Amino acid sequence: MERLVSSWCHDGALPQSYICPPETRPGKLTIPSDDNIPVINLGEASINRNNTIINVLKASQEFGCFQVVNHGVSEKLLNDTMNVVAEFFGMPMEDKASLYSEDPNKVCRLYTSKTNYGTGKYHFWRDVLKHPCHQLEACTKLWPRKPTRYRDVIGTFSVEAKKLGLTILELLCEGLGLESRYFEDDLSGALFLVANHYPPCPDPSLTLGLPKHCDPNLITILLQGTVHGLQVFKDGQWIGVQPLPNALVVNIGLQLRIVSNNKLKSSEHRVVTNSKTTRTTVGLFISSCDDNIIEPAKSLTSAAEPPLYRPFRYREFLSYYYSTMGDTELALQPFKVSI
Ligand SMILES: O=C(O)CCC(=O)C(=O)O
Ligand SMILES: [Fe+2]
Repeated sequence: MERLVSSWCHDGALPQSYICPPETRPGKLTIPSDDNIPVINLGEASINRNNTIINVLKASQEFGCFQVVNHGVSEKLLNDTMNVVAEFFGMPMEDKASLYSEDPNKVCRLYTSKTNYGTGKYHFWRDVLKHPCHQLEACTKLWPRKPTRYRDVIGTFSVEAKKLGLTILELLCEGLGLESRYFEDDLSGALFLVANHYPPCPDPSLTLGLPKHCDPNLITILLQGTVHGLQVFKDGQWIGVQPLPNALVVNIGLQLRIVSNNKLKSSEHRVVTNSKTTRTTVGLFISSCDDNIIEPAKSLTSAAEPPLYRPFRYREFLSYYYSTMGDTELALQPFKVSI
């Protein structure tokens, strides 16, 4: 529990074990968060669906990341979600102690840095609460009891964000030429909430909230709030994802890259810290069920475009992914077909 950044970060200095190696340090560079990351108005889908499909497809092919506005998740629910998560992290340590665990297999867990604090060479400036959201009735019992409206608000957010995820997947299916319900059921059957808390950091140039990675799952819907921090790596450069009012960030995960046979890209992203403001973000990770088979969709492959990956169980991929410390190509290697 005393490892949580929020429990000791007021001391003022950046411990040596949080200093990233020179090649991954963000440095002093102020990275422009410009208009590069596409912003898609999903409300237009009801007027000109084809145009929305083209925009979503293009953003997923070029960036693997985009923002959506007019997405149907209400402003009130976004605010409630952000507030209840910020309230959770703001509670006294004794109210959170029962959730803290260094066991990655604990179902609902409060931890720090990345998946496994103990084995990392150095640590990341992040505390995180993670829990499943599929089979809501059974799993809400494991979620935090406090704040008292946590279960209610996060339950609703998980349902609404999943709906949005499926809507985006449907648009992508239509754009790719896949049956529009391709990802419903088992391929999107697992849901995880990841609530990130990045306290103000004494030296943002030396450390990261999260190192460069692709999300391993199908698609991620992220509420990033009003504080800068998320950056996407594109064409050898980091691009800041501008916080926009009521927008949600969408990341294409590796599972979707694989099923699309590399027609879609997974964004490589990282999180930088800042010295002034606490940053809170809430991600809903839509994933395949663990035992499900993942493989390139048959209708997207042909003799001319053979499958680039072999079929495998999602569970097998996940455990390998976590052992590769964010190196995407290494994580995909055993699943690629050698041509
Ligand atoms: O907090 C953020 O902005 C992004 C978090 C993220 O990339 C993740 O949890 O995988
Ligand atoms: Fe991520």
